[in-house]
Amino acid sequence: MKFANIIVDISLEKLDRTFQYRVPEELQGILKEGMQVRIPFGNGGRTLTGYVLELTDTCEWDEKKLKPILGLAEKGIRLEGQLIALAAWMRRTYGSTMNQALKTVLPVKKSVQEKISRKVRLAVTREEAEAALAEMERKHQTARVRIIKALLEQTVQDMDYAAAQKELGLTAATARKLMELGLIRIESDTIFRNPVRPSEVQAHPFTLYPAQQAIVEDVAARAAAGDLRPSLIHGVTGSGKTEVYMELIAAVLEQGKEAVVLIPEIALTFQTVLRFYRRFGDQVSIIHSKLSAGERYDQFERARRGEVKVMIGPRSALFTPFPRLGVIVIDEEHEGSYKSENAPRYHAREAAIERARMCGAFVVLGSATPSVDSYERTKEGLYRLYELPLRVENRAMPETEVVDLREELRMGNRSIFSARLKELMEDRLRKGEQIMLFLNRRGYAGFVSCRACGHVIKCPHCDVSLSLHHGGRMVCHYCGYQTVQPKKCPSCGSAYIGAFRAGTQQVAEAAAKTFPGARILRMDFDTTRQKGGYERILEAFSKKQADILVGTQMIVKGHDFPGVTLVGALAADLSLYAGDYRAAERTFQLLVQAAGRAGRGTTPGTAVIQTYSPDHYSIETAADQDYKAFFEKEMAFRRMMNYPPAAHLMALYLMSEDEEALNRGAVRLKALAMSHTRQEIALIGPSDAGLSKLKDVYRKVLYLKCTEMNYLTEWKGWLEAVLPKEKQLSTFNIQFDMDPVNPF
Ligand SMILES: Nc1ncnc2c1ncn2[C@@H]1O[C@H](COP(=O)(O)OP(=O)(O)OP(=O)(O)O)[C@@H](O)[C@H]1O
Ligand SMILES: [Zn+2]
Ligand SMILES: [Zn+2]
Repeated sequence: MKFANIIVDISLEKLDRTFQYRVPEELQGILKEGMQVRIPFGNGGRTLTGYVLELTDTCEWDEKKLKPILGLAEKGIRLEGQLIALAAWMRRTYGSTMNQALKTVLPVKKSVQEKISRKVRLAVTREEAEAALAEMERKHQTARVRIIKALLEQTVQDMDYAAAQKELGLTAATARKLMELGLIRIESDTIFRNPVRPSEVQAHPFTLYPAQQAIVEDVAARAAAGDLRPSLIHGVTGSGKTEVYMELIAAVLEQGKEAVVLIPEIALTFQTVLRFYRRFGDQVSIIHSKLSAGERYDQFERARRGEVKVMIGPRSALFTPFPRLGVIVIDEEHEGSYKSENAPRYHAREAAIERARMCGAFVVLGSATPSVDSYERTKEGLYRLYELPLRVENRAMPETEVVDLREELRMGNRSIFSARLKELMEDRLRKGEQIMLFLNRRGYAGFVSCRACGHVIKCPHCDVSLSLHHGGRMVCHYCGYQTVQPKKCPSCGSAYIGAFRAGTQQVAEAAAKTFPGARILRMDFDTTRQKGGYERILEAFSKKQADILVGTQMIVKGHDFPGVTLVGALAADLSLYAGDYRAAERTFQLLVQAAGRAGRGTTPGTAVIQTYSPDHYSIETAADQDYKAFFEKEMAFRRMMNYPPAAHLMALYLMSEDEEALNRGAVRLKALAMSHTRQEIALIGPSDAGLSKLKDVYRKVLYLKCTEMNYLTEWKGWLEAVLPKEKQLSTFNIQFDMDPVNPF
């Protein structure tokens, strides 16, 4: 590559401002993205350092006027450069501006002084602190003495950092020294407080079972031998995956390296975090979405300075600037929340693999219901598969029953609860055991189905359900096919055909009516909007302050309620017919995870799945808890329809407040796209998005399908280059989504 685009100061807001330089002969083939270089800058003969963002053969200026890079500032790629190279990869793979990509990987430095109250706390027992105090007094370390004394005098065992600075003259150096000595901790109140005393940290709480031990040994041996292919642990719920992760992390820490653990935000509960604290003590730190930008920055700085070694958090924890990252663990790797919903719409799993590749770390994925994408990669030999098919202590898997709602209708039961579910609920209420009822989140728009025979109206071209829009229009969200809602079922002629809609509020009301006296909690978007609302509900339920918990799928993920012995999936069809190609996969995952909530304690549990489609493979295989059978059927569908992972699907999301302009633009974009599309690429759409209007912005989608990812990225690069010149298209927002996971 002859030219390099270089960014000069990454702390500036204007991250998109790059400068082009010539790559001199001696750096040809050596220079890589992310490297720090010395460059002449301006006309005053100044020399600055900058990072290489991109290498290219296209000269954007007058080639004769381009100055050459003077040389490398650093040998190899340092941490910052690594993250910058990752940003460049994300931009290339997923599409975004460089600014967006850099802001994703580099936490924005605190520009405004935020008011964060930080607390200084003793990290040892009073006795230990008193002993240390005596030693310091002997050595006349007056600054340290002042602080420890003050902490010992405090009744609440913590004090405000700012106050300590002002009143006790606490300096950063003293604070650091005291932390190094393990005497104090400095924490912001919004992060989880380490609830475990250092003396309670248990390095080896269990002996691993042979099946767990075998995985740990094989993964470690492969990593040592330089086989850095990601490992996928397919282990049923409660099979001991978390213990395997912790053992692998312990080994990495022993080598002086660090670990990142990604878990879905929703599972980032006190319970989970506590287990990591118990094992690794103060080396653990946490990132979650309620942290302010400044607090997040602080957490990252602690990691950079080596104050913490294990970072736990949702997808953004992936960008923790650990200097010697050794392992990235992704728990519940199938979760949709690992896909970003902002540009660049990266998938944390893929980005993790890329980051690991850059720094020689290994990646461990785990799930009871692996994504079809990851499982397919194990078949292709790209990932290594490990299995934990049994629960620890041979605890029983829950029993699963499927109820055919068409039968219920035939028997004249039009309530939300089937006769069987009602009977089991009565039984549990009588015994004082707990019940969870959940509704799979519905697709954005309702689908149309027959309550008599279960027939669902689908797109003849895309094999996904059509969504009902206003005016009785049924729309395919891939190809734009439209038809009118039928009055009679095309399959059986019944008039019981219509939109399928239900909400958690109705369920809670029906439960209250059917079971007077039962204590009912509801957890969904409405009841958790308030800060802490989510935790409050979960805590009340785990303290058995309610008999029935009603909610969307947020209640079935990652929580452990030993009192629950019955789980009811009220309408499996809601996710099954969400109108996108991953609907069956999401349904299978939800149902298996939900069943996994039943019977976590000593009493075995039962899960009841209510559906109009008892013969659908995703329901049948979920009821059998048979992942492999599900995978085979699902892959056959993906192959037949050329959906990922059998091919790649790139979505272009078009957004505008002007509906007319958007419609015209979409047509123009398709024409433009066709002019540059090689025959291997299929163009689909444009169509209305699943959510065709959001906050007064109209949304449309165009899809490109191709087996070669390279062709799509190349096409994306071409479009990004021509877009600014297209007057009609430059006025509205276009975003790319490679292999979309969540409906748009
Ligand atoms: N080797 C072991 N010896 C004793 N207990 C164990 C062992 N491994 C795991 N456990 C315990 O079994 C329970 C389930 O283990 P763990 O949480 O690691 O499973 P998991 O597969 O991560 O579960 P889930 O998928 O539901 O999150 C935990 O309470 C854990 O402490
Ligand atoms: Zn019918
Ligand atoms: Zn279609």
